[in-house]
Amino acid sequence: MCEEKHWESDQLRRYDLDLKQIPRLRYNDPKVDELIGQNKPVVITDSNIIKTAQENWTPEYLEHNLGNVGHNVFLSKTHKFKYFDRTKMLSRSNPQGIDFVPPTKETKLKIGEFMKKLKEWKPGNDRLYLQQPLNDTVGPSLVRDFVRFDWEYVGQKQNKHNWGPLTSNLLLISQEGNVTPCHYDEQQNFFGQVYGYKRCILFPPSDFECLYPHPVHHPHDRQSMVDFDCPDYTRFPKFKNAKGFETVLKPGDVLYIPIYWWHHVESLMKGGPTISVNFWYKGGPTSLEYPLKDHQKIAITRNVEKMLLEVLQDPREVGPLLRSMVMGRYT
Ligand SMILES: O=C(O)C(=O)C[C@H](CCCc1ccccc1)C(=O)O
Ligand SMILES: [Zn+2]
Repeated sequence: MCEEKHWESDQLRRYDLDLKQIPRLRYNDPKVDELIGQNKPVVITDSNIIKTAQENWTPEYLEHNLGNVGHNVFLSKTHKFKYFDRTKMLSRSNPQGIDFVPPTKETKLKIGEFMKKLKEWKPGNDRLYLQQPLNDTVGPSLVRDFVRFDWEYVGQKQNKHNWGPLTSNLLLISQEGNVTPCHYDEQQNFFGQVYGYKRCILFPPSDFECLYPHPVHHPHDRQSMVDFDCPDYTRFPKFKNAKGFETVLKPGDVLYIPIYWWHHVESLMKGGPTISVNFWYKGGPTSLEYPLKDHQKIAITRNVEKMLLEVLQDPREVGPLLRSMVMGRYT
């Protein structure tokens, strides 16, 4: 049936990418398990996974029920909130980390302060993004909604596909137009869209060579070096070959983001604040069966970079050593 659309294409940011659609399937469609089993993304529709949140969690409801504690809020001078690992900034053995300029600041705000800043926001002000793991600091009504997620459904998927344990649920309250730039996580992810509309662009792990991740020891480990708003095709020529998939999530949708899949997430421009909650699971045990899967090769390259840093100590020696090992021999 034709679904009414609550957004216009001019609310999406424009990128130089040709993107296919991520399939949208009803929760009880057997093809959902087929795709999850193949580590391929799928939008799960009409489920009860986050139904209680979809029914209750408006910005106003959260303002009254998120408790009176400070929550993690990122501030950015631009629309981009590029994640960085603080622990990779300080270490003396990491010269690259020392002159690293963090693109965002982190602060603690009570939900009322956060919502007030959102309402009073003017161009030129820092943009805001609340990112808070759901835990016992949230109020009792949120806990009640949370315990009434369809845990049977997600647990059934976790077991059937041999995922590891649930590690966390991140509550995300984003200002309209915010972007989380392209990165991958080392966890399986059920990404639930609760309120407002979010566009997700995904690339398979095999696009590793087209998305140029920062070195493993860099604070922006796991993030793409390519600025999607202004790609530098001289430094990143293969970016043109990236073959991506996209979807616009509406409230109630749950997007399966497979482990190691690249994803860029944006809250629609002029769409008001958005609310999401994700479910991060450790990856399952991977037996080394040949041919190796793409994501296993990524894991191996990460281990090589870590071992080399461990033994060389200075990250500036890792590149030259790898180059001397490969040039003229494996090229
Ligand atoms: O659920 C996911 O994996 C996403 O990327 C969702 C993303 C925010 C995630 C922020 C983040 C990125 C990297 C490390 C830790 C936290 C969004 O919705 O904007
Ligand atoms: Zn992510």
